[in-house]
Amino acid sequence: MLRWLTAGESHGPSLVAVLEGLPAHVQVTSDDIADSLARRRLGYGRGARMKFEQDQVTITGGVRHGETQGGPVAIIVGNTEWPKWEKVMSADPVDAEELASLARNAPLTRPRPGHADLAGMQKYDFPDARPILERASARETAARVALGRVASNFLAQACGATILSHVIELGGVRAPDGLWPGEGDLERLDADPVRCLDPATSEAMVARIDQAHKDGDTLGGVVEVVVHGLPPGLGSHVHWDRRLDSRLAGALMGIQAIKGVEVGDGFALAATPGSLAHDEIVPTPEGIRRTSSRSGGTEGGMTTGEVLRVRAAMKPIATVPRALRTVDVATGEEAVAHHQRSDVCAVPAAGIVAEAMVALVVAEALLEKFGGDALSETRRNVETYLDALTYR
Ligand SMILES: Cc1cc2nc3c(=O)[nH]c(=O)nc-3n(C[C@H](O)[C@H](O)[C@H](O)COP(=O)(O)O)c2cc1C
Ligand SMILES: C=C(O[C@@H]1CC(C(=O)O)=C[C@@H](OP(=O)(O)O)[C@H]1O)C(=O)O
Repeated sequence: MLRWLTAGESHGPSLVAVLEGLPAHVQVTSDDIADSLARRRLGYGRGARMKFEQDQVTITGGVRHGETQGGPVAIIVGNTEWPKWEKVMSADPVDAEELASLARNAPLTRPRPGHADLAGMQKYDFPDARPILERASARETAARVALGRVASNFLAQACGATILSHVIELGGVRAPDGLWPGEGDLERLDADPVRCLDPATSEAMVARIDQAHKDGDTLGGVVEVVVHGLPPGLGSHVHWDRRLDSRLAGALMGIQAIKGVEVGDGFALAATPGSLAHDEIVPTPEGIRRTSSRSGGTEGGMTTGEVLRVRAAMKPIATVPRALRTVDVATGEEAVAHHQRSDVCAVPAAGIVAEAMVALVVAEALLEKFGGDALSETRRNVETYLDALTYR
């Protein structure tokens, strides 16, 4: 069983992430994790914080000399914002007078529509949105990306799988259908300001972000995660909670601001006749293959061995500069929502977070099927299974 957990607030000292259940001998370094965190910072349209904050990675458990040891992997990602928030976010009590003198600590009583502020204040009984937004913030996704990198190293080393995301829609600008990245497209995508494969669409997306910025508005979009090199048979048809597609959907919906998930061609398949909606099975000199990839590489909740493709739709950022109407909960009067700074659009970053969630879910499914306390054991089990596969 693979388990993972994150803790920490947006302006706290650090985020903490733990991954338990990986075999020993998976190669991973702080530089690998820092590299993935740097990819999460890319993307046109993000706010001021992305420019000045550094992600400081420390592996504090489970890895020795660049290899997992079989115990929980623990990672700390420092928040460089912390010194400014040391008092406001202190774990230990702070003198009340000193706190009251800090402008940063003024209660946030004008909850933002679309963020977790109001529902969280009601549920957890706080008169201030600060304790809610600190944990709801997508700053937490840095911790998931750190864990996702460990999981994707495991996948690459256990079965040669590679994971890549790209942006297929942003602010209503859509890339041409049927384009998805190959294993060699990582650098090209990371170099694109919005991680879009089609240069003309990328330009139009950037222009759309510039327009939204001028208008004091924010944007959402759709990302697609593609996994190459998975064996058939991860997940299972036998029970709803063992279906890989269901588990991927839950993990992707667990990312802040994700409001829809598609597997393969998803919603478009609902409008397509059956004769054109499925991936026909044909014999080839290389074995049994599909003529298309509409299903997204799963059938019956199991991987088919073809490219796995899942999509996540992100709503526009809730902290809209041209602030939305709300109620000041301190007075009960009409007001406009609080706004200091925010991203105009974080869709490319959401793609990197989606890669991490997919890596964790697929790594969990791979371990369920193949087990292994040492990486070599997992690898051996994968190879034996593939060699013995009846219908190849
Ligand atoms: C990478 C990323 C960056 C985000 N940046 C912001 C932001 O700057 N401002 C904001 O209001 N929401 C931002 N969000 C979205 C909020 O975190 C999210 O809307 C909020 O936690 C409420 O959750 P919900 O939208 O799932 O209901 C971001 C989300 C992601 C994935
Ligand atoms: C810090 C990150 O994203 C943050 C996510 C976020 C939100 O409300 O989700 C709001 C913004 O934070 P702040 O209000 O401090 O500017 C983003 O910068 C990050 O991704 O590392």
